[in-house]
Amino acid sequence: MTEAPGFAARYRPVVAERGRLCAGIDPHVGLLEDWGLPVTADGLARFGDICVEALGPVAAVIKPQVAFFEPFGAAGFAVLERVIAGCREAGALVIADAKRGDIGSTMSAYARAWLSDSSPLCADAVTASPYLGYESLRPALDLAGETGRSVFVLARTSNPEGGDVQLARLAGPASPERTVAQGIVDAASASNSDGRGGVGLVVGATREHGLDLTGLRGPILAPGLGAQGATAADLPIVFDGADPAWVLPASSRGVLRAGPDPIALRDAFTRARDEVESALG
Ligand SMILES: O=C(O)c1cc(=O)[nH]c(=O)n1[C@@H]1O[C@H](COP(=O)(O)O)[C@@H](O)[C@H]1O
Repeated sequence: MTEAPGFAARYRPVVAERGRLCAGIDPHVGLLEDWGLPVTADGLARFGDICVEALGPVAAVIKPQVAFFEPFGAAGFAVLERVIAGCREAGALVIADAKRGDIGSTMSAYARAWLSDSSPLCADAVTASPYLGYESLRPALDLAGETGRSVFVLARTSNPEGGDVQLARLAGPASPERTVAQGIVDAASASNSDGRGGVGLVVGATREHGLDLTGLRGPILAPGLGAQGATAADLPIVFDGADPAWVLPASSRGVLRAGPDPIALRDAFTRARDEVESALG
């Protein structure tokens, strides 16, 4: 059996062509209302269709936030399946923002749900929380590696509370000064030593993080642009020292507020993307 191309080989060309901005699809109740849509599964479906039409053909990477589909139950998941498939058919890579994390045996079921071709929810990547231990994510890391997909592991999140855990010092005499976040970065860098880029990180764009990202050789999802206050001009400062080719800023509400007109939505996305591209150089 020939090995599937690694995630890096799939990621690089589409990002080179479409630019470094991940479009978030976060159907907040307030956005459904602002778009004149009912807060029902039908409203959610219309929201999803507009996003797929406007963003699918232009964004390199699209990240539906699973949480906003879940309150609609089975009907919400049916919409999510359609959104994921529609974006992928339009040529975008899809990160399912599910932030999964559990003991390894359960993690393997999450991995099958989001990273296996046989699943109706199959995406190109999934977000994961490493706080049951980085190695608890192993089944997802392995399945992603085998199938040319990726797991984006939380390292230093964009929210103000994240530092309580992420800036704590690791136990053990070998690395008395390393933070928990740097430990995640180092584990991801070791996973990517095969050069396939199958492990990404999540590092918020909202503040300087003090992480050494130089050895990662994989994508860095950087949420926080727009609604959380980060700007394109902050990116070269926050990600000084990281390879800018791997930095993938993300914005959800900041772009989605331009809807529901698909043309206005697409324009808002391309404007934000162009700002990111010129800031990152
Ligand atoms: O994993 C994420 O995408 C994520 C990590 C993080 O540190 N901060 C963060 O905001 N996110 C997600 O990124 C999106 C941000 O949305 P906006 O603030 O509307 O741009 C939400 O779906 C968050 O769940």
